[in-house]
Amino acid sequence: MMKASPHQVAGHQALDGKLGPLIDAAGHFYKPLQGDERGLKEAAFYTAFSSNKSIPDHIRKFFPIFHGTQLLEASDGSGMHPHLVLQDLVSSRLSPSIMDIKVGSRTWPLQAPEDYIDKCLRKDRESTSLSLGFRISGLQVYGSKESGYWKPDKKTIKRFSAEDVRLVLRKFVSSNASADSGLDPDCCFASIVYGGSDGILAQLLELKAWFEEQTTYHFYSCSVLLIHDKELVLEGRSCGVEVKLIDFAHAVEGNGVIDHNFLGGLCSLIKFLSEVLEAPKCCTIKACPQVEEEP
Ligand SMILES: Nc1ncnc2c1ncn2[C@@H]1O[C@H](COP(=O)(O)OP(=O)(O)OP(=O)(O)O)[C@@H](O)[C@H]1O
Ligand SMILES: O=P(O)(O)O[C@@H]1[C@H](O)[C@H](O)[C@@H](OP(=O)(O)O)[C@H](OP(=O)(O)O)[C@H]1O
Repeated sequence: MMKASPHQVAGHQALDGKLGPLIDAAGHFYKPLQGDERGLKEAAFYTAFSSNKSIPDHIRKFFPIFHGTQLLEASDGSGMHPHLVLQDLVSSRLSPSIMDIKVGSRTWPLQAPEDYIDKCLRKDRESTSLSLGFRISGLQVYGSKESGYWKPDKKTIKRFSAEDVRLVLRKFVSSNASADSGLDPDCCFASIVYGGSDGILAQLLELKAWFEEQTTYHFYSCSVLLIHDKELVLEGRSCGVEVKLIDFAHAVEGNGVIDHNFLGGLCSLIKFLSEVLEAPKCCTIKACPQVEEEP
């Protein structure tokens, strides 16, 4: 049975009779091809990328597995519609905390139509894209069985200032993040989620090294998805920290030129996450790895 993903944090959603992605129980994420050229472009990107032998495995792992396209009953009731069949990146999670970060100060390719550029430029200026080189497009942070998820609405996220972004990056790895929490985020999980040899920073640095060299693709309006599962940490298991790249409707050929736009945004994000890691912590919860580290 197909249904909307309960863990989708941004983008077009299959709600209220609208066209949006669906998931199945076998771990697939079906993204409908958007009716204009965006859908075809994204399908073309996945097709080319999947068969590009020059992509090293340690970089390919950052992309969802692509299983081709498939005609499916669309979520808006409009009948059969082509969908990208992707690996569902969160289907194996218990209670995932997820953040979608659109990377790059510019979200449009040079060859885009003028009205599209105007629309994007306005959004880039009104958000932190221009000032920080990235913007948060959506997020959910798991609190506990009792409090559930903190999942701010689209309107709130759109208004995020640079200071809000700093705070949210702290809340993402805190045990006390919730809608009404006026508490200073404890950053309890920062060392295990952002730090360490398998943490988000290490993974972003691996991606950065590739972007310093690769000149095949330019990823406009593409997002990094940061995922972790703190329920697992509290159970003393590895918290499944993952970085993935998604949304390639505006990926274009790099023609031998470094993707400075994406690379710049990535460096800025790395800097912001490093700052969270370096800041003093105030965690007191028992199962927290940080507390165990203390003498
Ligand atoms: N492969 C995937 N597995 C699980 N969740 C996914 C996957 N791809 C996307 N998502 C979820 O769907 C959201 C939107 O994805 P995506 O950006 O690809 O859609 P979109 O409609 O093109 O977005 P936008 O309108 O912002 O460009 C993401 O924030 C994420 O929560
Ligand atoms: O950030 P928001 O406000 O959710 O706005 C959406 C976001 O900018 C998407 O990136 C864009 O899709 P593209 O990047 O593919 O253009 C979409 O365009 P759309 O509404 O024309 O689909 C917007 O609605």
